[in-house]
Amino acid sequence: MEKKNVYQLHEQVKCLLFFLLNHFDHRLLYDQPSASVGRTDVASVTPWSAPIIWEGTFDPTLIDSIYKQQNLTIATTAFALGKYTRFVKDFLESAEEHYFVGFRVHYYLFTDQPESVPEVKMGENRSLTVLKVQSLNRWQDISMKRMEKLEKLIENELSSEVYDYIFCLDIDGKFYGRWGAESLGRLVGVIHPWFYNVPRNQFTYERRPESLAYIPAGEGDYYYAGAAFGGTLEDVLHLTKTCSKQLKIDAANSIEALWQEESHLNKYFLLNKPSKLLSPEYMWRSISEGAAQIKIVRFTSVPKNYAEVRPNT
Ligand SMILES: CC(=O)N[C@H]1[C@@H](OP(=O)(O)OP(=O)(O)OC[C@H]2O[C@@H](n3ccc(=O)[nH]c3=O)[C@H](O)[C@@H]2O)O[C@H](CO)[C@H](O)[C@@H]1O
Ligand SMILES: [Mn+2]
Repeated sequence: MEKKNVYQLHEQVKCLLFFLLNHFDHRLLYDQPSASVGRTDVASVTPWSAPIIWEGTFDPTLIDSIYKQQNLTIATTAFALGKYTRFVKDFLESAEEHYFVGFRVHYYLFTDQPESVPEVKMGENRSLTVLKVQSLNRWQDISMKRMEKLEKLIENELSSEVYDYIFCLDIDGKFYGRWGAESLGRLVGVIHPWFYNVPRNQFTYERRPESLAYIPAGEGDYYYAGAAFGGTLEDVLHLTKTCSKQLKIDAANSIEALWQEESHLNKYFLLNKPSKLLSPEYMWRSISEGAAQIKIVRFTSVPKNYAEVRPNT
């Protein structure tokens, strides 16, 4: 007991010392990185040597000090059509609290009801553009159509002189913990919260060879969530352009992949390996659920009654 108190005191004094030195001196102090000790309960690197970001694999203060010098601007997109406008307030308010705090962020919100978008107080260097889109009456079409809308947005509206990175997120989500510069990379995918420790023959990839999203049994790396992806404008433009084209070819052949654009995204990431992966901390199941490997929930789905909130079943 006494030993623990001494340890806690030591940690507190160290934190205070780091804080004071970081603020009043121009040195940056942080714990010594270890080349031999790290998380042992999860993989923090892929077989193609891309990092997988979990709590405990990065130092937030160090990460911020590196990326803040780059004066970055992050575009962030979300869609809210039909009854999904109800998720906008919590999404934006919680993002203002946890998402790229201290960085320039510009949200692009696509909606069929611009008048319903609530007034949300934004921090310094943070802003919102609302874009009107046509209503659609199948949730599958809403979900899939995002790829084309994103492709056009990046191609026609977003200049890479203004934006360094973009993230494309589901609106029915809420932030509970830091989502920051540790997530930045050329091409970024998020490991789906239901499949991070499942054999790949159980992944819900598209299994019909007639679809361009087809991934045969015995292939595939991870199962990625359709609800969040990102990277540089150039890479995300290529991703959205490719997926949107494949979705159109599938539609012309009267086939809709099992999980729509998520299936095509998984095919894309199989052929174009992400340069960074985010653990399911970045797209968790729900705030009331836990798992041994999840030490922090950063962003999570908001529970919803599918039958009530979607326009069709
Ligand atoms: C965790 C995860 O990866 N979830 C995926 C999954 O279920 P989800 O249950 O997460 O799908 P969802 O119902 O949230 O739909 C995806 C997104 O489409 C938008 N939307 C949908 C319906 C609607 O009436 N209005 C509207 O605006 C909204 O931005 C929503 O966040 O499957 C979807 C369809 O394939 C997407 O791939 C999701 O990303
Ligand atoms: Mn969702």
